[in-house]
Amino acid sequence: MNRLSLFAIRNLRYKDILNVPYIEIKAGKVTCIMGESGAGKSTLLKMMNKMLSPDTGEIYYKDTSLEDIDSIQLRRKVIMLSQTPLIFPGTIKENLHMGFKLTKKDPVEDMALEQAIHKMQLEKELNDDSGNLSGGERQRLALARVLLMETEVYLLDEPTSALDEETELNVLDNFITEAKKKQASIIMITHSKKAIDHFGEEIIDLLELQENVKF
Ligand SMILES: Nc1ncnc2c1ncn2[C@@H]1O[C@H](COP(=O)(O)OP(=O)(O)OP(=O)(O)O)[C@@H](O)[C@H]1O
Repeated sequence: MNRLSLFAIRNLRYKDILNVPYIEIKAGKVTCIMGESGAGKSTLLKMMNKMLSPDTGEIYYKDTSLEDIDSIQLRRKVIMLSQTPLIFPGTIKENLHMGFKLTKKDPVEDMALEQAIHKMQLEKELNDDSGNLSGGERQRLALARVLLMETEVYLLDEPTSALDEETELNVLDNFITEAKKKQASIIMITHSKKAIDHFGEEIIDLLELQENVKF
């Protein structure tokens, strides 16, 4: 495996959902995973931070099999933002602090929190209640929460699906710029052709990849 390899997946099978002969994902890149609804994209992403385990086959993170990496340790380095991110009852600030609480880190100062929500184009105050946010605002709050975390990889499952196209592209642009400053890699599921065209440095079409394999 070469030095730039982040994830390597070999002969992975899971139920009748995934049969993936080989995938290599490079470090430091924005990798977009595409494929029609039900192709198994979310299932694959969940395997990359051990929310799910394959029936057979192997997944390596930087040369080490996931079987040999503790789940909690892995999830500090490989953060997942799910398709329907959890927003906790309370203020925007409390929600942003939740990321630090869960990883047992000290929270950053308010100015950094404000910058994060501003970069994600969430025009709210830190003390605003998060209970009334729209679907798109919830996505942006969740993106700001993970953006504040120190990590090596962001796994993003349709992170901007509820946003209009212009906002989607601006938010992703800002997110990717910040992630690159931290030298973090991004693996993102998206149905947006525009997002893939603009930001995809590597593209995995899950349906095409599994076209000629038997389940
Ligand atoms: N734990 C599970 N057990 C059985 N079937 C499952 C499980 N999780 C997902 N599935 C099924 O596996 C298929 C792939 O689901 P998955 O969520 O990975 O697809 P996806 O490509 O992310 O789809 P979408 O673009 O609609 O989000 C679907 O048919 C789904 O119903």
